[in-house]
Amino acid sequence: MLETGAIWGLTGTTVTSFMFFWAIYKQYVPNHLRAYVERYFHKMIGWISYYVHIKFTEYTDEGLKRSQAYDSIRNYLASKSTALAKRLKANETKNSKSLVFSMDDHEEIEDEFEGVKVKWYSNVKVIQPQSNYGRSSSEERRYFTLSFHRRHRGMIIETYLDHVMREGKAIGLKNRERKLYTNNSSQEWYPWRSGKWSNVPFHHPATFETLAMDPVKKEGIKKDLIKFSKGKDYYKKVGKPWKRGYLLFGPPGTGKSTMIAAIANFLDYDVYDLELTTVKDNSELKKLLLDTTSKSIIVIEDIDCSLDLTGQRKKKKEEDEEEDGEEKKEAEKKPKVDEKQSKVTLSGLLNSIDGLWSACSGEKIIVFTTNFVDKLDPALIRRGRMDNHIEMSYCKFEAFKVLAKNYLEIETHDLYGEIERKLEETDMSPADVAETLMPKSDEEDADICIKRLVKTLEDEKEKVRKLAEEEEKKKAEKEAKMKKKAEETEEKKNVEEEEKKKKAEEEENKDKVKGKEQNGDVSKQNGSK
Ligand SMILES: Nc1ncnc2c1ncn2[C@@H]1O[C@H](COP(=O)(O)OP(=O)(O)OP(=O)(O)O)[C@@H](O)[C@H]1O
Ligand SMILES: [Mg+2]
Repeated sequence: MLETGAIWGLTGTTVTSFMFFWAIYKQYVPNHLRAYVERYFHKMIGWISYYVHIKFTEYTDEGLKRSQAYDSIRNYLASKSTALAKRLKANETKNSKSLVFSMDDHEEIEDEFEGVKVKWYSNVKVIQPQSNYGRSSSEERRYFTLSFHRRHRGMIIETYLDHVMREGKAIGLKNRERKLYTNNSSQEWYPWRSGKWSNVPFHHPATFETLAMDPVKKEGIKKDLIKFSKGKDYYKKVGKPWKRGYLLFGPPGTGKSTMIAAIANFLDYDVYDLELTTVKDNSELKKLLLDTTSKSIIVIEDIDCSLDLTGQRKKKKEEDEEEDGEEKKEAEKKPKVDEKQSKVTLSGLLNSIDGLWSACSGEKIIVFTTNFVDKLDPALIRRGRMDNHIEMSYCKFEAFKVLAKNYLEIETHDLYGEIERKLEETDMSPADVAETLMPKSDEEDADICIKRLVKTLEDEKEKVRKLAEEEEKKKAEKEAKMKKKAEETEEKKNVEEEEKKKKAEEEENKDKVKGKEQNGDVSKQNGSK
């Protein structure tokens, strides 16, 4: 079939004559002759036309693989055609979060780049393969044709197409439905089963606006992320892979996982949630990490309890066991569970992260979370691996204000002053504050919820006071016990010493008596002589 773009550049009269001949051609020229006619027609057009035409097909030459260039062009043209084309096609694409509009078949639009005008045509070719059973099933093959004047050939090929591909790819990434990936065990790593990662659409609603934390710190993190996401050229200039590691640490319920979701939403990234305990060994870990896409966050939650990662901790454990014989016996019964589950080691993890950094192109973020930052090996969290260490802390007043706005839609209340004071005196996680603030029925309004928080904070403070009192009491009892024990020991020691002394005196007296008796015997013997 002749391409629509191929006739662009001919005059109006030529087009009318062409249409006439085209109708005759379709009616009288048999199919097997058309290939020859078309080949010569194209040659002829090439001689008389000043225009160059480039064709971009939907599928690559190898067969069924979709062409990435075609998709990028479609995205790029979709952004233009929603404003310019008269006929649009609305698609509900599998990996897209909303309806995608694109140019309809046989539609054309004009684009301008650096003062040069080009035309894009969307074409469709119907192929009718004859099946063995005489039935035919037609197949549609789509392609775009780009037409431009031949004097712009260099600029179009070197600059314009690069611009179209880049823009189209960015639009595709923005429109795509983001995914939450979780790793499969290696038994499932077959293409006809689940592959290395399973995924579900990622729809976590957390954003930096709803994240309760110190606003200065929050702003700092946002700036860091923006700088990172725009830093492609900078990273290249300084010779560093375009990656960033974040360590989120803090007590349970302080928003570490929520922060990860907020980062993913902020940057429009996919999330790979890596469960280390199901990874068999170091080489499996490496393969998993290398099978992640760019513009993604790789998350390892609770890194301290995922695996026995630190040699230090192992040593410490052994020391503890030596101290306590009973604990040792207990530990002997339990331990090897981790070893059985996974053979991933600290050095394996470090190598995999470093390998990931050097092997993959495109931006990537890796996040570790932990409740106990002191337990982690310094090598794992050193800058360069975990560049930004973020502490998520208990809920203070600024964080509370965000939660109150999220959960109750209020910005102030008479009790805010009291709450501020109480939050300074009590360690309560944002998760607990959020739960207390949440209305539990339609009858509960903001006032009830705020008062409940004040009461909970008072209860919490009282609980902590009682706990401290009990601790103090226990400590005093323990000290008194130890004092008593020390006194008893001292007394026992004194008694023993006293007894020893007495015994020694008795011995001495006995010796004296014995000596006297012996002296008496000697003088008696001398007298008898
Ligand atoms: N800083 C926060 N801002 C907003 N909501 C929060 C915050 N912290 C906790 N929450 C709320 O509490 C719930 C639990 O928080 P999250 O799972 O993020 O805590 P975490 O620090 O990851 O805890 P863990 O250490 O146990 O994994 C969240 O679903 C969220 O609703
Ligand atoms: Mg968490």
